[in-house]
Amino acid sequence: MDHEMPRPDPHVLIFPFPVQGHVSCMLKLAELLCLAGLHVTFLNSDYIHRRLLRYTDVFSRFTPYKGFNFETIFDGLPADHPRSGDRVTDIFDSIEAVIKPQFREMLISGRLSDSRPPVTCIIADGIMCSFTTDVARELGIQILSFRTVSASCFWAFFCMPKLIHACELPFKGEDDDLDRSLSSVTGMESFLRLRDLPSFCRETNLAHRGLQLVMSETQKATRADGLILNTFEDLEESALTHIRKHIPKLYTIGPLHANLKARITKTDSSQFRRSSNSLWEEDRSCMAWLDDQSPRSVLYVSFGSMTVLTKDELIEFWYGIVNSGKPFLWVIRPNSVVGECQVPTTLLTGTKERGYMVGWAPQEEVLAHPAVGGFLTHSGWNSTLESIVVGVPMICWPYYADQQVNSRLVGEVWKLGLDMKDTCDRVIVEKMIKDLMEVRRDGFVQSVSQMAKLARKSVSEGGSSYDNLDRLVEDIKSMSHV
Ligand SMILES: O=c1ccn([C@@H]2O[C@H](COP(=O)(O)OP(=O)(O)O[C@H]3O[C@H](CO)[C@@H](O)[C@H](O)[C@H]3O)[C@@H](O)[C@H]2O)c(=O)[nH]1
Ligand SMILES: C[C@H]1CC[C@@H]2C(C(=O)O)=CO[C@@H](O)[C@@H]21
Repeated sequence: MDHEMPRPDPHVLIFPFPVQGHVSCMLKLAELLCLAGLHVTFLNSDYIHRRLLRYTDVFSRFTPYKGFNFETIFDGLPADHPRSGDRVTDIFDSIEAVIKPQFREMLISGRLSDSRPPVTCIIADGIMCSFTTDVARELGIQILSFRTVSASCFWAFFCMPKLIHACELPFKGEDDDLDRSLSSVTGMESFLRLRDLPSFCRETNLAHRGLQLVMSETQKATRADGLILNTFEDLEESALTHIRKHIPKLYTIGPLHANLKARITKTDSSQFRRSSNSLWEEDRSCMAWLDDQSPRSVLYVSFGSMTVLTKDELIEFWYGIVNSGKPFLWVIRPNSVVGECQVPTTLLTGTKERGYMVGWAPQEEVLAHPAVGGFLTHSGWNSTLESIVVGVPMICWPYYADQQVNSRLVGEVWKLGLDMKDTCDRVIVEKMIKDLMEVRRDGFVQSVSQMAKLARKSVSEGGSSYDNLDRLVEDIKSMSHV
């Protein structure tokens, strides 16, 4: 007689790449899955875990979810390593040498299921797709890849072999023209230039570590059982159509922060929760400063968690911002400027008169404040989505990785702001701020407000991201441990 074994309760293991921009959106996904009643284990590096403990309320926030658990893994880097964009290859190295073997051992030992159901699904960061998929296959666990970048960037990475085959890559160095148009990223032929490709594509050597890694991890997304993206259909319809031809099981569930907010409000409309996933201490004093500013008058400046500025770049930005005459709130992350610099008195005076500087801000709240009228950003994908949802136009100064693609979309495709890419000359900075917040303000506000509406619709009941999240939950529930 055939006895069907009862299916174990669904238990998802979520494993982000250990940096702020990846951890915070994957924590949002974790909470959404908890709200749907799934068991969730969130695997942090010890470094990230310590910082979350120190600077956030994440532990008390997750306490009500009985199926939720944190686990940690040693990241192999010294405690004082900056883990910033200029040192990202160290993170790749430690993942390969230290994290990878621990991850396999953790799953093989079965210790995650000591007091919980066995892991039935892994949701691994798409930039660590290959080894996580190997382990999942070895143990017969289903795996979904969650790539935290835009669909358009994912698609550009996915087309890298085609770009190479067509000799559009590698970059040929100084003699090459960064404005040369590219034709091998299907659907982006009309706007994509060499300078808009992810920063790794500016390497002249195809064997470059970062370039090879992002290219191969992106290709390997096809080996997972599905792909999750933090975007919404109306925003990136074209790229999504192309990706679906290669990866039909695609879940677009973003903007995740808005999706989570909508679900929490639906579950308990009385519940207003201020929450933070920050790895630095949020300086909330800037909120009171914003309260004293006029509507839509303030430029918010932040370059995210990985950008490092030279002192010359800092000074150019500073002049441009002060000379624009606009009030500004500027996040300068601790240790994010290389070298000592003498700040001219005129900048200090201009800042005292109109500016406010903090080491880390409650960014989602800042962007939603009525006084904020523009965002000078590095075009990290979370920041881009956060700005879109609250209808704040952007000036983009991409630093690295996916940011070059995002800024082109903001400037040229969605028309939500200006792409200042590859320069931060003070005269240009000043002009761009005036253009964004004065000269062309109405046009930008109109287009970003329309996009904000579509974003909010996507996470409302019956919207694409809302429905796709439900589909994701149902698919996870149907996965069984072989
Ligand atoms: O003062 C601040 C500054 C930032 N943030 C938050 O930090 C996150 C930053 O994320 P993101 O804008 O995506 O930038 P990065 O920190 O640079 O994120 C990395 O991860 C992203 C997701 O993959 C990529 O798009 C980026 O290129 C990559 O550098 C956002 O949620 C912000 O709200 C704050 O809360 N306070
Ligand atoms: C460490 C950076 C290299 C690539 C990663 C990434 C991605 O393509 O998934 C985006 O932003 C960065 O944080 C990651």
